[in-house]
Amino acid sequence: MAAAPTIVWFRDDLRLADNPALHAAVELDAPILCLFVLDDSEALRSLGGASRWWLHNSLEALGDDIRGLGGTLLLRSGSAATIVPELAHSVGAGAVLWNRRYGAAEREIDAGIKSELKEAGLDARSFAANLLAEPWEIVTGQGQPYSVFTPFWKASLQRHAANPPRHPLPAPTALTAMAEPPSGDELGSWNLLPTKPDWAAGLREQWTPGEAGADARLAEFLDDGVTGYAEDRDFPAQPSTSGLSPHLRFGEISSPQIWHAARDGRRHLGDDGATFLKELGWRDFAYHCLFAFPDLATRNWRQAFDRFPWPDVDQDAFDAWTAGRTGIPLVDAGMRELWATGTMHNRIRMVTASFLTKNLLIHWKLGEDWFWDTLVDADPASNPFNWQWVAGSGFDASPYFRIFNPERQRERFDADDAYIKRWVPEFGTPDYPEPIVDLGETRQAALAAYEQVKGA
Ligand SMILES: Cc1cc2nc3c(=O)[nH]c(=O)nc-3n(C[C@H](O)[C@H](O)[C@H](O)COP(=O)(O)OP(=O)(O)OC[C@H]3O[C@@H](n4cnc5c(N)ncnc54)[C@H](O)[C@@H]3O)c2cc1C
Repeated sequence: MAAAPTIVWFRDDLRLADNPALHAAVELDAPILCLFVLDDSEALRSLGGASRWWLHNSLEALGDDIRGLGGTLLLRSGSAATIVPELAHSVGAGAVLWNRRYGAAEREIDAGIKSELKEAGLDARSFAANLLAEPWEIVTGQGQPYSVFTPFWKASLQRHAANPPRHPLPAPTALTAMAEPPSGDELGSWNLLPTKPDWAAGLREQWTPGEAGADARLAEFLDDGVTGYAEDRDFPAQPSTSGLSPHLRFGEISSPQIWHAARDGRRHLGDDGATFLKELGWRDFAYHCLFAFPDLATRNWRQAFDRFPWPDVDQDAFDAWTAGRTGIPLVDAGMRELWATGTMHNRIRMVTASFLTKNLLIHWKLGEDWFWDTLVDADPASNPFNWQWVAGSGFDASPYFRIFNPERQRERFDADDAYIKRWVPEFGTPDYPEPIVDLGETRQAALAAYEQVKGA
């Protein structure tokens, strides 16, 4: 009799190398059924448009890679809480393995499935896969989560010195598929790609979703791009950052893989390497915060911010912001870059988020939702974490009174307007709009509104 198959349930880990669940499945030496569920459970946040585009392409790449090794990727849509146990039962699986995720709703679904499978006598296991350290592994002396990045990162580095992030696992060289795998959905039937209109041309030009694309980007960055990173990473006109964020978001590459590749003995990256790895630390910190405060995307972390007197939303101002027609050139360039490519430079994300929340006095949640829909790296931890950081309501937030002045930022980081001219071709002509607000007056209004939060 053939051994009972092992189901490997892929989620935010769309890769074959350094995939602990897949690696453990191969070690069980039974036929493997790879599974991805497009989970429509109401408890989960629906993916935004740019993420759906990415997911389609990433699943296509993963499916090809799995087939190349002799395996099958089964696609199903519906509620994972129902599909996974039913599938395990119908194929007579002996084991179901997956890599962890950290949102509260996701954890609840996974815990429910795990106990159901275990009760039925199956081997159900989850693995650490995507972060440098699990969110609960870095804690203060009192055993509490950190709320400030610097001590979090100091403690993380101490831990990594004694107990380095997991060494990456090799990709399997072959996969034994089930003789008669069950049938699943066609990827195209999920309609993840935009059609009318097809707004994804700029995304296709800029990105190669999938593990091979992620590996190529990392190699190129470490060979070439990382030199000067510590200095250059703030200048949006230069291609000086890694561009790895969407690959990390979908788990096409893991933070431990990047950590070890960057620290490989043959490379001497110095300050540039340390600064780059610290950015991965921010990602870990965002997950640490999400784990400690599961409502990160919906509630102010600092409760005093619940008293902030947000005025009624000025819809025209919000529309001008999303369309990149505010008359503030650095903001407009960023918002247009986002629309065209599904990404925006980190410094400009801070500038556009500050402008929305402080100059337009529009709630961070609306901006977070827009980014969620339009970013290819829209991340359940990093996106709300950073929005709350800029708005002043979040973990280790920048002090409220430090309001980014987009004109000052332009002088410092885009002095020759190269970035602005790239994205706003009519800048400097009569076609370019006048500013929709006065930066000085709105700054004062924001500081006045903040008086109601201060000291609470
Ligand atoms: C308002 C706002 C919203 C953001 N939303 C997201 C998001 O949805 N998804 C996302 O991945 N990042 C988000 N960021 C963080 C940051 O802007 C992006 O990670 C970065 O621009 C991605 O480009 P890169 O891969 O070239 O970064 P690099 O400079 O090459 O950094 C390497 C990696 O470190 C991580 N990283 C860097 N900065 C941060 C940060 N501040 N917080 C968390 N992780 C970080 C990313 O995974 C990134 O790929 C947001 C920042 C702001 C201010």
